[in-house]
Amino acid sequence: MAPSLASGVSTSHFGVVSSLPAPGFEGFEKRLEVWFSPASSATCRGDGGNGTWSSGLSGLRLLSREELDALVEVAECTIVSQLSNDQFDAYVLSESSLFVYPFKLVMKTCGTTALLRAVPYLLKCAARLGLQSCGCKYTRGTFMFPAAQPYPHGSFQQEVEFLDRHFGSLGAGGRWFVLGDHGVFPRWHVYHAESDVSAAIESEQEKRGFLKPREPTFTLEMCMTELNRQLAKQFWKGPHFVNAKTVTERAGIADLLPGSEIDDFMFDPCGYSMNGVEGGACSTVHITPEDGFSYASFEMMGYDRGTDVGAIVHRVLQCFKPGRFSVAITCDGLPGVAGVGRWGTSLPLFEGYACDSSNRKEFMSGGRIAFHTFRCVSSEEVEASQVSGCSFVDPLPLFSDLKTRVIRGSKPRYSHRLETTDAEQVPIEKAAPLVECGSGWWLVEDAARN
Ligand SMILES: C[S@@+](CC[C@H](N)C(=O)[O-])C[C@H]1O[C@@H](n2cnc3c(N)ncnc32)[C@H](O)[C@@H]1O
Repeated sequence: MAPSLASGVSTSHFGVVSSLPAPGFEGFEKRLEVWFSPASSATCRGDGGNGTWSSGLSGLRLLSREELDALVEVAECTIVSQLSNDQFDAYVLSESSLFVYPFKLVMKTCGTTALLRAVPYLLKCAARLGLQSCGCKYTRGTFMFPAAQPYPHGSFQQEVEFLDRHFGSLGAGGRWFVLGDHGVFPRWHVYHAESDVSAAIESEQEKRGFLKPREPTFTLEMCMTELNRQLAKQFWKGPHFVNAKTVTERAGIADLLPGSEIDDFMFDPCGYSMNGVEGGACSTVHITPEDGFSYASFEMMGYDRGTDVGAIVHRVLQCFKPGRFSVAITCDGLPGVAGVGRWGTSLPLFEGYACDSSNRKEFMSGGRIAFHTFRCVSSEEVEASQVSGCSFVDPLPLFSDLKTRVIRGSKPRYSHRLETTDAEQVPIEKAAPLVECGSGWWLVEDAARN
């Protein structure tokens, strides 16, 4: 049964069901990822739906262009460009992007689009191909202009109810949660549903050669606001505009993942989108440069465990120098806690930024998501913080290893106890160290000792 919506969700975004004209462009994307399996199979694929056991044009890639046009039209956007390789198809949309793998579809739309309205049509088209959905993940940040969102995006509650109607019967049912402390911006809204993955059936399928051994899929999503004005100007079609490729190169976007092939698009009079394709991995950048509601997003999905995530986040920050940004890191189809490679280490120092909040959550299926928000701080704040010993490195591992338990709490009122967010009191003499970071106090406890 789906959990109650009575707690844990920012009530300020509930109850808004009307669509009002937005005072600016809503950059924050809604992102839907749906996994499919042949209708006869009960399980999701372990490789995140990339479908390597049947590469080339198969599964969802057999959807016709007419079907894809109709799909994005229901969501109220259009396809403006396409780039394909032997593993998947990447489409730039008038509002963000669409990625089609044999057994996975990722659609990301912004503005006042109605992304979730495309779900029934997507499931119908997949059924025509003999595919059924076996999992779904929906994520988005806090909208800047929530009152302008159409149904079913009027509130997170509405979105959860809509998703539950289509995916709530999968496995243990849909799970939802909101990451990010109250008061931080943005918060991260997550809905996740997946069919029961039976290890026995999967291993049988592996033995028969239907499935490759499970490989987790890593996804990094960055959302940035309050972009540096000078840098944002590059994404206007001014008198010196040549073409989108030149913008991609001059802005440093071409260097983010140098091995990828890029499909870039400049909007009129401003705005920029690109998709990057590299084997089975993809990346995407979307930019709203207008002052007052400037926004940029960066996503990479399907890169391997050796990827230096911190270095890439650093490069993205150099392109936009945002006043605030968030990082969400998701590991799907993760067997146990091992094998996250560099996706499981703490983020490195981002000079000039303080970490405001860090949260993580496990999915029922064994995957997990970590979410961090950062804020540009003045040099005085940097200095003051360094004097008091607080580092601007998030000192916490994104994902603790087996022996470590990370506990978040409020500033200890007593010298010997940390009050945790679960109203539990942890005796701090039991474990060390206790660190202050961003707005919270953290206890890193060696679970092996307890
Ligand atoms: C490129 S799209 C990118 C969406 C992405 N989620 C973001 O906000 O960065 C949005 C930008 O393109 C501009 N734009 C111009 N024409 C547009 C159109 N037909 N549809 C959507 N955006 C358009 C918007 O004003 C905005 O600056």
